[in-house]
Amino acid sequence: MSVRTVAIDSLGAKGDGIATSPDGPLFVPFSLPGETVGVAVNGAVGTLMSIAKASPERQEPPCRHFGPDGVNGTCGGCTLQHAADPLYHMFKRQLVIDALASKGIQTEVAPLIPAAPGERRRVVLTARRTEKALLLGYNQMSSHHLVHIEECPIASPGIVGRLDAIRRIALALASNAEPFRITVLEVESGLDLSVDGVAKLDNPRRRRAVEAVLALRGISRLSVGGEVIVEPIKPIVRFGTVPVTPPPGSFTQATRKAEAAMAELVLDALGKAKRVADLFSGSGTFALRIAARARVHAVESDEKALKALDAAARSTQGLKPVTVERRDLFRRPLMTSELKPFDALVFDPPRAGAEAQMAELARSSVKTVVAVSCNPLTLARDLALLIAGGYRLKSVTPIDQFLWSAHVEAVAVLEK
Ligand SMILES: C[S@@+](CC[C@H](N)C(=O)[O-])C[C@H]1O[C@@H](n2cnc3c(N)ncnc32)[C@H](O)[C@@H]1O
Repeated sequence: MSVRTVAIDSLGAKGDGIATSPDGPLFVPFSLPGETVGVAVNGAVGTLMSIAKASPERQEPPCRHFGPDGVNGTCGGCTLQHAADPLYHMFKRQLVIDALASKGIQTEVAPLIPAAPGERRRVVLTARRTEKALLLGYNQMSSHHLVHIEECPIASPGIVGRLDAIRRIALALASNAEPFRITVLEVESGLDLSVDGVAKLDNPRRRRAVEAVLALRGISRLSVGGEVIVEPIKPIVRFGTVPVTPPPGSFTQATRKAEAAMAELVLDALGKAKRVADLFSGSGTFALRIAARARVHAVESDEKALKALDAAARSTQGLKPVTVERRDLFRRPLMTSELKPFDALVFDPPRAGAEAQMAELARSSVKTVVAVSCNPLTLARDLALLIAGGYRLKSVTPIDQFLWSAHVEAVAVLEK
């Protein structure tokens, strides 16, 4: 390992500063373009040691656990708290522009819809019992070291205010020093906790966990490995006006604000469409909103998510007909002939995108297509396939849902 002084030229796709060196790019986490920094070099990565010249766009990180000097080590939950908003917003929008350009798509990209602190209603924490305490937090960047957190400025006050309660429940569940995951979702009646990776529950630990939940206020449900252990109050989230009980640990958009922004873009684009397909529908984030005005066919591989969607649609008055189909859209995309009945289609795939589905959709006559994506690279690939099939890209809007990370969502609208 050598120590060097380097000049940072740009930000990489993961939010690291990049210095050009004779040996190729050097990635320096927590540095910014225009800075001169001292780094300990190990291969292509430089560990920030000192800042000789700081960027005017450097800001004081809001969280004490952030950065190379975090009090308990660097929490890996955030990577960009040191970048002031104008630079940070430009970085996120540029991720989408660059991804599209890499597939030859030159288009106007709308301004970023920003995120703010305290908005995350869903976080995934790691817990681990030590001899002295129960640690609860996030893993250190690129490591299994767990950083115990006392605060988390990205998470909602409803989550941060109950970190102690989550610790008590985790302590009741822990049987050894192995780390386990707790997916925390803030629902209308408190927190929905879904635990994975904990050793099989014996009766004493199960009883202690139930007692801990019942003794605490504001825990709506506790599940372990998908099994509901105790549910003092049925967890409810609302997609538009439709109440839904999501399956334990299932996909839910991480902030209400980003979800509402995406849904508004989707509904605007659908206009007066009468028959809509919602692919990768989850528990109905878009389908149940669309059903207020159009018939919807929701397709998804997760059976429990589809059941939640179906139950919500059946028990809500005034919706247009909603049909559901369990299907692996990577292996069995909807064929061009099956797409015929629809005048509009929404797809919101996982990070891998929806390449197999694009081949069929590109050949279809569906008039309006809305792509919702959490990965600009696969979005660009999928859009390029649709454009090659005769679709015209009308708009692309980047949305920040994961504050101070290098993740960005986008909604793209196409027409044929
Ligand atoms: C990004 S989430 C979007 C869910 C929903 N649209 C929402 O906003 O809540 C992607 C969804 O795709 C589903 N999925 C993943 N792989 C799939 C596949 N091969 N076929 C169908 N659905 C899949 C996941 O279960 C998940 O619900």
